[in-house]
Amino acid sequence: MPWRVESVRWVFNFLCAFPYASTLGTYTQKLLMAVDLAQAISKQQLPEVPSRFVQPLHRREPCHGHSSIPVIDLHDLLHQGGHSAHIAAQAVTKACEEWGFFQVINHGISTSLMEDVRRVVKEFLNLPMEEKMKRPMKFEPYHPTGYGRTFDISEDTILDWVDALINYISPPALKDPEYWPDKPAAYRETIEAYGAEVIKLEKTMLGILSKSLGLDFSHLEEAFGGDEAQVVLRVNHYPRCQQPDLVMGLSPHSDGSAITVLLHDEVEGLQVKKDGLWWTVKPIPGALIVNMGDMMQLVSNGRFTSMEHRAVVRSDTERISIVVFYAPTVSAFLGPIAPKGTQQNTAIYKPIKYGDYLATYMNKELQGKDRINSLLI
Ligand SMILES: O=C(O)CCC(=O)C(=O)O
Ligand SMILES: [Fe+2]
Repeated sequence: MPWRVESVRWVFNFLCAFPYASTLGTYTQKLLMAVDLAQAISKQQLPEVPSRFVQPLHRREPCHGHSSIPVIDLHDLLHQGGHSAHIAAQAVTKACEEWGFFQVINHGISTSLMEDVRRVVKEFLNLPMEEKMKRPMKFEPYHPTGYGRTFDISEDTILDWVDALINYISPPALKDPEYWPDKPAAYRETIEAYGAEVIKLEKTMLGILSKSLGLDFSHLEEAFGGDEAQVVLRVNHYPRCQQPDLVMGLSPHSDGSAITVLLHDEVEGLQVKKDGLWWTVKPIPGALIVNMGDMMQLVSNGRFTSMEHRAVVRSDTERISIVVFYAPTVSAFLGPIAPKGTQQNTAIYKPIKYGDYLATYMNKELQGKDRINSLLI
């Protein structure tokens, strides 16, 4: 362990043992977390990454090359209607069945808004650590929020080489504005404007997929809680790493959400697992990456797939992904849904309350598709 981390730990332990030092102790705890973050470690340029980040060999599966996840042009679907919109909707459905991952172009979100989002996020990440740590990650059972680390479950957890900023966009009751950065000044306004656009896109996707399942356009949106659905922004910051092959940016997982939209910075690093092999997604400039979460696999009884994915890191550059998860409200009780006028008698998943699913999801290390698989009958 580097001496700086060790000495801050020592000061922290000392202060916590001192009965009247709680204010200072809290500050020191933040400092302790700050020196442990990937960005702080990256800046130290240590000859070797700390052992808590080193993945065992069996978790370093190689990558086989570039993937060809579908690229779907949404122009006609959003602006045209009629037959050409139908063709695009069919392409979305097919992509969700075969991959659960695709890129969309002409998605209706302006390039300038996307650039603004990347800019405010980068400006936040470039602030001094003390500034960012004014909103240290708050660990609520379902709702981690703020800046720091997630999935740091126990002393033995192998940590991912990523720092996260999490902000709830919706519903208002979960927004926790004090955990939204106030620097840069444009952060809140920009993320709110972007969040509203992404929600529109995610609802459109849900509508298309509802229809494909033989349901009304608004069925899934309502099943997930309507206006109470949880929409969460997660910024993933993968700083440069001097030994990228030893670590993982984000361990293999499928998202616990219903649907996820990822804004990339054109740097490669996202990989998807198809037929047991890992493939790198080539980010298309201007495109957004859409993927199905476990809840879509559940309600569609396995027809749509929440594909396993991971993020790797690099030595030549940092990488930033800005993700918006659309997830059910915690009280939603979800299971395979039968098409209108029929009966589902071959459900392969058990139903579950989303809050219970989320609590398990957030309190276990990321491990492939173990969570959704645990619901298999
Ligand atoms: O950074 C990426 O490319 C992947 C992010 C991701 O999978 C997530 O935040 O769930
Ligand atoms: Fe993910």
